[in-house]
This record gives sequence, structure tokens and C-alpha cells, in this order.
Amino acid sequence: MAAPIIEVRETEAEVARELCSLVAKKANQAIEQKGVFTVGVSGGSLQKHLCNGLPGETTDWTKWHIFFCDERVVPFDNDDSTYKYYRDNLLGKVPLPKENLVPIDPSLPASEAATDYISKLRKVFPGTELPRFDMLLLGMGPDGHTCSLFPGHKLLDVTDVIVASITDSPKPPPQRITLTLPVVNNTACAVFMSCGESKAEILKRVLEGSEADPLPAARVRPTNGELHWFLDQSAAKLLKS
Ligand SMILES: O=C1O[C@H](COP(=O)(O)O)[C@@H](O)[C@H](O)[C@H]1O
Repeated sequence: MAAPIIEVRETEAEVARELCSLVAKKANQAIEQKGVFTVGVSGGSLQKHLCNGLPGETTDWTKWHIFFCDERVVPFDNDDSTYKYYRDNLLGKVPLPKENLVPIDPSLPASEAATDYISKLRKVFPGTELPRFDMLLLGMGPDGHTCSLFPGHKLLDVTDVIVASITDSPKPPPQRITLTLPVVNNTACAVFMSCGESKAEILKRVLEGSEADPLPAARVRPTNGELHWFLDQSAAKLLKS
């Protein structure tokens, strides 16, 4: 398990530029090595930085397969839909084939949407092994949640499925699906972006704490991959170094 690589920049805009440049670098390496790039994206504050910054990078978009690390089970015309954001703000800007941005089926109940998403993932990750994403792009909420894995929630212990559903998310909307921790920790490269003063205290707990019951974001430790944290000065201000 590699130690986290922590990058601190003065402003959120600089953090976003660095992040997008790393994503493009990893994408191009994966495409060169095996012809495809598999990436999971998150919603929340991260989405606008990816959609603004990635179109400026040089890469072969036709080789990208973009999944959602988590998704809210709401219709595609609802502003809570993460798919809606990427569809409206990325698809038209880059030559990514529409079918390579893989949405959930929001017409299904959450548990069925999770099962359906597993079958969509299995088209790109066939077989029964844990999927190994080239990269997972993650956010962290002020409570330390990541994906839709919330502190103290039983979903943190799920190991028998690769995508799970939640119907009591403490952060609305309540119905969601999420990659489970074994999949998150099987990625070749997990990357968090966390900016702003509101994240400073939780970040200290996640990166420097030694809690018996670690917060969800602290449980992201790829077993055979890299872990990056991209922070701005405000978020990093309580860290020791
Ligand atoms: O609800 C969610 O929150 C997290 C964190 O969002 P942020 O706005 O605090 O950065 C996000 O990573 C996740 O995808 C989303 O569903």
C-alpha cells in the first residue's frame, strides 16, 4: 500500500489544472499500453473542474470509458443527476462517444439500478474479478464521505458486490448507487481533489488521524496502486507539513 502523494497549490484553479494534467497523463499512458482508459468520476465540487479543464488536454477521447463512482437515483433532467452534469458540460466539448459515458438507469429502484450498473461495468470489465479502474476521481464531503460511502454506514462493510445501493443517504438525495470499497481500493490510481476551508478539519482527521473507525475517505488506500490528494492552501492549512 503506497503512501499518499499530497500536492498543495495556492488556489483551487491551480489545483484543478494540476489534477486535469495528471488525468490526461494517466489516460494517455493507459491508451498507449492497452488501448483504453477506464475512469470513474464523482459529482459534487469536482465535476465542474473536470468538465472545464479536461477539454483543454490532449488525449484520444474515443478510447475513454467513463463510469460514475457514485450516482444519485434521480431522473436525468434533475440537477442532482451527476450524469446530467457531465452530459451537458463534457459530452459536447470533446469527441467522447456518447455511449462511453455510462449512466445508471434512474427509472429503476436503487437496488435494481445498482445491479443494472454492475452489468454495464462488466461489459468493460468482463469476468468475475474485481474491476481495476485505471483511475478513480474522488471528492470528499465535509463529513469525510467519499463516493456514497458515509461515516458509520453499513455500506462501508460491503464486500460481496462491486456496486451497492443506498436509500438512506444522510446527504440528499437519499437514493443512490456507489462503487464499494473493494473496487475503490483495487484501482491503479485513486485521486482526491479537496479545496476550501470547510474541508480543513476533516482533512486533518483523514490524512493525519489514527481513529479506530476511520472515516470513509481515510479507507481509500489502493492495495496495488497510487493515492493522490490535490489540495489548496485553505484545505491544507491544518496539516503538519
Ligand atoms: O454527494 C456527493 O458528495 C461527494 C463530495 O462532494 P463535494 O461537493 O463535497 O466535493 C461527491 O464526491 C460525490 O460524488 C457526491 O455524490
